[in-house]
Amino acid sequence: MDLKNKRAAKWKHHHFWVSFCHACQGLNTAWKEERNLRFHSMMTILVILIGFGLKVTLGEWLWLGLSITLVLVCELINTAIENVVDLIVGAQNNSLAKKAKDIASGAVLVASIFSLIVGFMVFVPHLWQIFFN
Ligand SMILES: Nc1ncnc2c1ncn2[C@@H]1O[C@H](COP(=O)(O)OP(=O)(O)OP(=O)(O)O)[C@@H](O)[C@H]1O
Repeated sequence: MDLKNKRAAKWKHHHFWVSFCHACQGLNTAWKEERNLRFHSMMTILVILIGFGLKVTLGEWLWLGLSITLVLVCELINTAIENVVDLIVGAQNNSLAKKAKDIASGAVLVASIFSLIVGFMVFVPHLWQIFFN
């Protein structure tokens, strides 16, 4: 949509709080519809509880926070891409639709592997201290 049409669109607005509410609505919809997002959110809570339990340092919290945020953001973008692809092709089998969805899922996988590595590097030394020192 060009800039002129965008401004003319009835649903377009320029208030920060309205945009904020729409973003929250988006999170709510993704939470209700995406099982993977709920799974990653549960993992986030688990990681935070373990972090408190092991008394990780501020620097370690930053790495954990970065990896958690990266996974959740990738999951949200993946969901948005899936919805746009479905909007365009519907139930039709399409090789480009498959490519787009699989690449978006690949982004989630890369972020998840990064977060697993970070979790391993942060938690293992703490667990080692507890069990072997
Ligand atoms: N319109 C389509 N045409 C061809 N292949 C598709 C189409 N829609 C989905 N697929 C493929 O079918 C498989 C499952 O797609 P689906 O949309 O269920 O996503 P998913 O990978 O299970 O992710 P999620 O669990 O996040 O929904 C994927 O390999 C995807 O690329």
